Amino acid sequence: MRTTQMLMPTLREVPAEAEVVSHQLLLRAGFIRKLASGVYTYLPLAMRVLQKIERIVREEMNRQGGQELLMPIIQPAEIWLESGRWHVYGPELFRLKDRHDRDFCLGPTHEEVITLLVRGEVRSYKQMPLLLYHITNKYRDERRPRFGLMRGREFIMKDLYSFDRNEEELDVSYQKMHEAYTNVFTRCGLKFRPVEADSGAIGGSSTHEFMVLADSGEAAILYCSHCDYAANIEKASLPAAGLDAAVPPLELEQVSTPGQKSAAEVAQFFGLETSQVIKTMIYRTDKELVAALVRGDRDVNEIKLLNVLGALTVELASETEVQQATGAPTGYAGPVGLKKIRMVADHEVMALVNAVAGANQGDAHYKNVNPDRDFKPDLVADIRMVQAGESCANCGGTLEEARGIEVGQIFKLGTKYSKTLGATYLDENGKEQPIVMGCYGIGVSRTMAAAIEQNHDADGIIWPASIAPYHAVVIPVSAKDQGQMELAGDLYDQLNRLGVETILDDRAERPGVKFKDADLIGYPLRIVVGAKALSEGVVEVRQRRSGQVDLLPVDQLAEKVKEILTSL
Ligand SMILES: O=C(C[C@@H]1CCCCN1)Cn1cnc2cc(Cl)c(F)cc2c1=O
Ligand SMILES: [Mg+2]
Ligand SMILES: [Mg+2]
Repeated sequence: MRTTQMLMPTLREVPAEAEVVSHQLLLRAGFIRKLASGVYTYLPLAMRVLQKIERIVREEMNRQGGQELLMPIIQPAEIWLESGRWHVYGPELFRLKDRHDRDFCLGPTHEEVITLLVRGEVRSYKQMPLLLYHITNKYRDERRPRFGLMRGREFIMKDLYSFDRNEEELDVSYQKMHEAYTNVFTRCGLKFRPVEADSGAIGGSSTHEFMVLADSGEAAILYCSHCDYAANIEKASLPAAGLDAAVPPLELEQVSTPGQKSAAEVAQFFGLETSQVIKTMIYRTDKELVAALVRGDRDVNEIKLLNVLGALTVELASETEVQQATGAPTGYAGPVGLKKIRMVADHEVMALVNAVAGANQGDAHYKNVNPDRDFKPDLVADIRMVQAGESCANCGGTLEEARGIEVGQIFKLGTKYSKTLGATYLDENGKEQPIVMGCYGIGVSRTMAAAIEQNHDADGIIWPASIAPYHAVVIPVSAKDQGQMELAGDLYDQLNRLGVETILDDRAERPGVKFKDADLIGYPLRIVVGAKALSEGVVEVRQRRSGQVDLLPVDQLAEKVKEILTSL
């Protein structure tokens, strides 16, 4: 391809609305253009990258026995009513009506569609395991689409669904996908980690997220420096410390604490560690107001709280709701005498002796609060955030924190959908059994963005060779020099003939402009054909990532370039 013929509109300036690097560079390097909020056109350079990622995904799904199909984007409401999810999802589900006024949605995922397909076609245990997948646009009406392709309202996802006879065989399918995902992200040249994750509304048992490590990642993960333990911070948990039995419980006493609100202020006021304070946070769920108790040096893990309460949504209560529930302003809420709302205490709180807590009265706290004696929570559970620096439950190593971009997630669904939708099979004894399912997603368009987040510098993108739009760009220094242009054209033809995906920058631009564009777009190799190419028969080959420059004889160029590419 020649750049004079290709639609690849690069920009000099950084578009104001782009907050993260991948969004900025995808726009500036001419990969995407916005149609609407969270809705993008992929331009030719992006298509080449997406097709490479999809090819790697297909190869790895097929290697594990996956069979590709293509399910409809538009889905009738009836199947979402049957699965009970039509009313579970709110404005995030794109809904529309057909000309007969019948309800449809644009598919955010395909559990219902695929389960109903299998319900109709699988009747015998002999037909499983079955791994079915497709790669399509998904639609989720995010309240705040942002970060370009990282959180769009229309995005490309590979979703595979596994169908097995029982949990043991689901485990086999799950492991196959775990291996397939490891291969996919390795082959895409990404640094990633599978992490234990929260299964959220989808339910089912265990689930892993595949995180591309990048400081701009929205997810916080904790990983052990010594063993392979890694978890999304939403999920990470550690065994609770035992009760400090040595200390005798003292008399409960109310103390005036004017203006002392935060756990740190209150601890300091009493000359105690923050860990000796009971932090009482009031939350509103889709069902009720609830008090969550954690130690003063911890934070509430709202995902864990949501799961423990079986709620759909959870968020901090307003000032008035706190006043209404506790009789005191925020900062003075506490468990003692709190009768109006349910109370969930973290395990660590129950291990405290002679703690300090709000007195549910302005400017007042209790000291010598002893759980069980002075208050009885409705629930005791793990509802705290684990923190970096704590010791790994697996091996005692130290937990470290990193940011990640979730590019894939695999779930064991069990019989959640097959039971609801009646997808069963006849086992060896002719007995009807529910099919056991798993579902496995990869964000294909998000993976392209994540690759940029992890591979860029001040000059632009640095594509891993395996997913680069082209392997090399040939740049004649002077478009006016007939000899250089001809030689550049020959080298371009020769490289392409030998399987090096090469683009020729034949624009009548100054070399500096071409070099800047080459670095911005991020081709792994830049081959410059200048005066020396004619006078000394050498061309300059520069590697984008390392900046290494080699002067190579023209007649060895293609072989050398192939060698360099295999080393990238
Ligand atoms: O999609 C999944 C689970 C897996 C992920 C991997 C591939 C197969 N599905 C979870 N999820 C996320 N957001 C959603 C948004 C809407 Cl509006 C919805 F109606 C449904 C869902 C929904 O079910
Ligand atoms: Mg998640
Ligand atoms: Mg997820």
